[in-house]
Amino acid sequence: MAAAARCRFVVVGGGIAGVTCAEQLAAEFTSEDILLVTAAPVIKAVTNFKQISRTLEEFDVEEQPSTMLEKRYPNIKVVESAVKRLKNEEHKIVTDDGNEYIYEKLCLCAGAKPKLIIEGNPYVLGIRDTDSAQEFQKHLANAKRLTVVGNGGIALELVYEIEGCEVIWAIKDKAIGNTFFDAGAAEFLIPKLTAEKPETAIACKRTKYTTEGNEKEEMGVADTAKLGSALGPDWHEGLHLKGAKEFSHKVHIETLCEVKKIYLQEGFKELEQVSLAFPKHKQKEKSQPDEELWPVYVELTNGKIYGCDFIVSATGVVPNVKPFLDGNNFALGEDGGIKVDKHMQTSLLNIYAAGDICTASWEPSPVWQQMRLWTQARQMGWYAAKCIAADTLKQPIDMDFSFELFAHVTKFFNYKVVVLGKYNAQGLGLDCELMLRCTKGHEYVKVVMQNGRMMGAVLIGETNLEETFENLILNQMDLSAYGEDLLNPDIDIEDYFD
Ligand SMILES: Cc1cc2nc3c(=O)[nH]c(=O)nc-3n(C[C@H](O)[C@H](O)[C@H](O)COP(=O)(O)OP(=O)(O)OC[C@H]3O[C@@H](n4cnc5c(N)ncnc54)[C@H](O)[C@@H]3O)c2cc1C
Ligand SMILES: NC(=O)C1=CN([C@@H]2O[C@H](COP(=O)(O)OP(=O)(O)OC[C@H]3O[C@@H](n4cnc5c(N)ncnc54)[C@H](OP(=O)(O)O)[C@@H]3O)[C@@H](O)[C@H]2O)C=CC1
Repeated sequence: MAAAARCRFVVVGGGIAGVTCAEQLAAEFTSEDILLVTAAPVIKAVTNFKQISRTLEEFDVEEQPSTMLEKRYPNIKVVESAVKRLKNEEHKIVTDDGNEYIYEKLCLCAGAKPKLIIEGNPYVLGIRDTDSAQEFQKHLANAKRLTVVGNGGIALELVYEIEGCEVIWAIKDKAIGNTFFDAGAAEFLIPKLTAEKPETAIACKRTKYTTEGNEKEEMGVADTAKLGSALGPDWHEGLHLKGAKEFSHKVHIETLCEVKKIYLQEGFKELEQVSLAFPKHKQKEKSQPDEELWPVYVELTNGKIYGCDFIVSATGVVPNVKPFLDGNNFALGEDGGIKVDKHMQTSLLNIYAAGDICTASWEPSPVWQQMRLWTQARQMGWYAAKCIAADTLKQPIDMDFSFELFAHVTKFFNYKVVVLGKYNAQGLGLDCELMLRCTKGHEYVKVVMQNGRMMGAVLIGETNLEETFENLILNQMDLSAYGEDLLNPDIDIEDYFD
């Protein structure tokens, strides 16, 4: 084995968190080499970054060969190999190709992977990176029916985008989109699921795939050993999400249930049970038995069984900590992430973490919470580099402003969606009050108030309220005197508070 190479700053992971961290370190320490060690052949770069308000930001995510990053920052060196072991006592990482690297400061940004309802079943797919998205697309192309399990971001995007395939959507909750919405917002969105999509979709950002030829020939269980970076905004724009049939949307939602059991065709035949046909929504008739034979069957906790071609488990993520744990006593969060303090430091000296892999364990601002999103991956990667620099140069550092207020802008069902602060009254107790304004098919505005102060908001549609509400949440002004005028559409709220 060759002698271990030494590098003062080592970052693990070529996703948004790792690349942002490496770029910032390269800018802070122009005469040092920054080593970026990543399992995937491509890295994620943030482009067209736009600060759209004090805390809301938008950017594109571009998948690029690592040479492009090295060209932009000549002091970044990318090693394409997975870290298989961390030897914390020796300040050393060992990669799959047998090489060892000694660091002074290490930042772990290895992301997360899908938390599947069942591991190792070839009919249960998760979506995380370009490979798994392409595998999903290949399965979909020949599918007449699929089951989507989960009620978060991926499920919301899929059920809206998929055409030409029946979708059975199984959710634990009463209403759709529980990670972002309450029942009112869900009600507002539902008509979009049954409506025909417009011929030309509203222009939106795309994830660009700069590299070619990384398609897998074989379909089957995703190769988690070659975990790529998480997909970026509008990841599905580059995919053809069409099944084997010629119709637009066909989504049936099964609420308040989970998956009890999954059977392959042979196992199901032995069971001598009846599976159900795709329900006909407009007729309130009893579910009919299904004549067709399917490759896989899903039994739900409400007793219903549906056959389908395959299942998408869009049931959240689990931080990718495994390669770093052996022999290292990291403090871990309840969600399995590596705990970091307010300076992004883990419980082990000189090791930092950022992005989906970490669990924020500082006392957060009353209107911020961690969610595994690309905005937070970028902010954490950037801030981790600043903290590493401050520690190295023995300088003080304050918590970055981006952690003052949770702010996320995205798109669901082709509506612009902005969520701010404690948008679902998370952790606020029972003494909070909700105010709503809704115009069907146009906009949905909800604010969460506590003791006369605005604590959070959900804005669906082109409301133009995000900046004003962001300021009201940040400055915690007492708004009791304004009462319901706060959402009165005849009052120009922006002028009010200028
Ligand atoms: C389908 C999908 C859609 C999404 N849409 C949105 C959205 O619209 N908006 C939003 O805000 N967020 C979205 N997210 C979430 C967002 O993409 C992630 O939160 C974010 O990209 C995480 O970045 P990261 O750098 O922490 O991790 P990742 O992007 O997962 O990067 C991890 C990196 O570490 C590397 N790695 C892993 N293990 C090792 C190892 N042992 N050694 C070396 N390298 C390793 C991987 O190859 C990868 O390069 C979406 C996620 C998915 C899956
Ligand atoms: N536009 C955006 O901002 C998007 C963001 N993303 C991000 O990508 C990541 C992955 O997305 P996704 O997989 O949708 O994760 P999410 O965390 O968004 O949602 C997971 C969903 O699955 C549910 N769930 C968890 N376990 C089970 C189970 N065993 N059976 C049934 N349901 C279950 C959760 O319910 P409960 O909450 O009750 O546990 C939740 O509704 C997330 O970090 C997400 O935020 C993804 C797509 C779009």
